[in-house]
Amino acid sequence: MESVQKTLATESVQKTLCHGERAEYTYHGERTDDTYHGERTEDTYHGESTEDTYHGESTEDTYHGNDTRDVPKSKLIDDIFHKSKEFFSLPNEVKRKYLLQPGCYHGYCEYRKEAWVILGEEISDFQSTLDNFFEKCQQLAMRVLEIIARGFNAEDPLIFVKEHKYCGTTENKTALRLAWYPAIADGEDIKKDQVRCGEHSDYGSITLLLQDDLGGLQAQTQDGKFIDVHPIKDSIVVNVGALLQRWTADKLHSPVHRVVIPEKGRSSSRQSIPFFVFPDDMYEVKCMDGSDKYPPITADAYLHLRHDATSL
Ligand SMILES: O=C(O)CCC(=O)C(=O)O
Ligand SMILES: [Fe+2]
Repeated sequence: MESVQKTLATESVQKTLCHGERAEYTYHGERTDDTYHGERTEDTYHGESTEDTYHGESTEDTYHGNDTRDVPKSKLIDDIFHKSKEFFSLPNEVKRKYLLQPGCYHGYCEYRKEAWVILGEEISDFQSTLDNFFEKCQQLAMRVLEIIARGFNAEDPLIFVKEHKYCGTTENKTALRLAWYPAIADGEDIKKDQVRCGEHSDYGSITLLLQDDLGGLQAQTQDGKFIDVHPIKDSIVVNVGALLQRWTADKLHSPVHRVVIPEKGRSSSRQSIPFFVFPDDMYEVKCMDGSDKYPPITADAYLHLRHDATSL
């Protein structure tokens, strides 16, 4: 397996749609084992993720995030938010050292500027915190995927998990993004209903989304209305991605979502940390019910298709 330099990366975004900065990180560490053993460690999220979990239906007025108020918050989660904030608070010329190469979608991104990044060496233990966090997110994601399969009474509860075995290597597109939505300066001219991250659905199997307490995330219901996905303290939103929707032949729905100006106003910056989970690049996603509702497509081909569609 090719092992490559760990990278911190970003995407370029249009200010009219998304006024923000992003740093995207893919962990290409050494994989020690091919199978996920379902082990949980201290830093992992301990929420129950069965009945209360969001089931991809968005017909009601509330979004069924997992409320884990009784769960002690992980120090690692505090660290990652803190270090992300430190990184985005660096002077622009320092952050620009980490801009990304053309043709690659990982790196630090500033509005309409692109270049490449190695890592934010100005932030102490940034790399190791990112590595650690990536691994914990990966473990949690595999647990969630197993629970989803069990929810389907799938003959093999690892039906989804086992197609993510290259997660964290160059053969799988799973990525961690640190997102920073800068505060809007007093007097800055912002359109009414300004969207900060445009309407989209995520591409992969699932996304684990950590957000701060500012709000602003909205999901679209089946009747087309956008509803707030209120931040719930110490909780993680699990979002169904488009590939899992295909895989489950629409039994799970991948909701369109967006980020608007936070409920708590425009004068604070907002932070979120999505962990985008993908099946292995070469895995051909087919409808698990044996139907031909969607033609088979590899995860890699699907990602390219979606990227091409959005860059037209
Ligand atoms: O910032 C957020 O809360 C969500 C961002 C998002 O949906 C994405 O990056 O795909
Ligand atoms: Fe998203």
